[in-house]
Amino acid sequence: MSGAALEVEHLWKVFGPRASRIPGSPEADLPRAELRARTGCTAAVRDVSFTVAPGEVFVVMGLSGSGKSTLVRCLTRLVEPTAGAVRIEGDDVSTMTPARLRDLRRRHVAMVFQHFGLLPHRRVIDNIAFGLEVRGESRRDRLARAQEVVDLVGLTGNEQSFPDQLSGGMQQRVGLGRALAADPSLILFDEPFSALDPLIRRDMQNEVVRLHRDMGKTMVFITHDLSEALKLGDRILVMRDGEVVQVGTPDEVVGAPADDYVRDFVSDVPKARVLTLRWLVRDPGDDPVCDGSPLPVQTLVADAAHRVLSTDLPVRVVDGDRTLGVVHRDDVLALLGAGPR
Ligand SMILES: Nc1ncnc2c1ncn2[C@@H]1O[C@H](COP(=O)(O)OP(=O)(O)OP(=O)(O)O)[C@@H](O)[C@H]1O
Repeated sequence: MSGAALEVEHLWKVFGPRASRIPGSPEADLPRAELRARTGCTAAVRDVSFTVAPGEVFVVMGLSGSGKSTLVRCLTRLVEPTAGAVRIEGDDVSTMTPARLRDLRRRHVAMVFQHFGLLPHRRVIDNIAFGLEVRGESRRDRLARAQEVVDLVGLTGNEQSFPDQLSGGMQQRVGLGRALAADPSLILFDEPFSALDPLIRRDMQNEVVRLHRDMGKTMVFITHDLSEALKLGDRILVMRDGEVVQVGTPDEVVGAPADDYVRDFVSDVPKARVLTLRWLVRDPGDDPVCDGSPLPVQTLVADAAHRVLSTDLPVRVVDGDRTLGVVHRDDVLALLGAGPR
């Protein structure tokens, strides 16, 4: 397929002796523990395929050990895949020479890690400029670019500080700034905010939302935190034991979980704040319909509640000019009662 920012096809990463014999073999289908017992190998990533569109925020979510970090490291071959293909803007990463791969990591793909990976003896401005230095840009150009990014990520006034003089949240802003300085087309985030306390974490999530809105970069974001996934993701891939369990928009994952694992994950979500009227719309049948203004189908149930609950009649739901059906007050009430509000 052309036009995708990232395509991953039948990707495998198996750790252990003679790992390459596992993909495609009968053992490949064994549960992880059994595979390990029989072959000494761990299949961290098993036959994973997905496509990310330009400008999309694609979240990979799963419990600890589900293979998220290994998957994201395979994308630029920080971990060498065992089988399968990765293409970034159409370029096949699997067959790149070491020189092309270096260029890919310096110019096109940036990574933000949980442990910021900052250089402790360098000031903030030089940490942000570091990637530009590595790729040979002049001191003047890289400092000018770094200063732009300092302002963008909210570090103005801290340019001359050293990393250990900053809080965790501020250090992660430096990590974010370093990633943005190179003006990459793809940014990979590996649990970047997991070590931050909840309020700072929320600030940083908002920061990513803002940066994405302003810059429109394609992002792949790894997290084990569902609320983070729902907040940031245009789509979410749920992983378990190295495999893809579900790929969908936040409201698809919450509204139609693929199995009990996903259902468990989303059980505490305030559904009315994630699901749109699409999930409640029904055939109007012969019911009389409330004749006030109709509701657009994209409305969140929580936002539609006041209007729907203010009448005993079903309310019409539309997609543009087209009537899709009606929403009943009982369905809204049931959803408001499902999970914390
Ligand atoms: N270098 C390695 N050698 C052997 N096994 C590994 C290696 N790296 C990861 N694994 C195994 O692969 C599986 C997936 O690990 P991975 O770190 O990718 O999961 P994760 O979802 O990112 O978890 P976490 O959030 O805890 O990092 C685990 O069972 C892990 O033990």
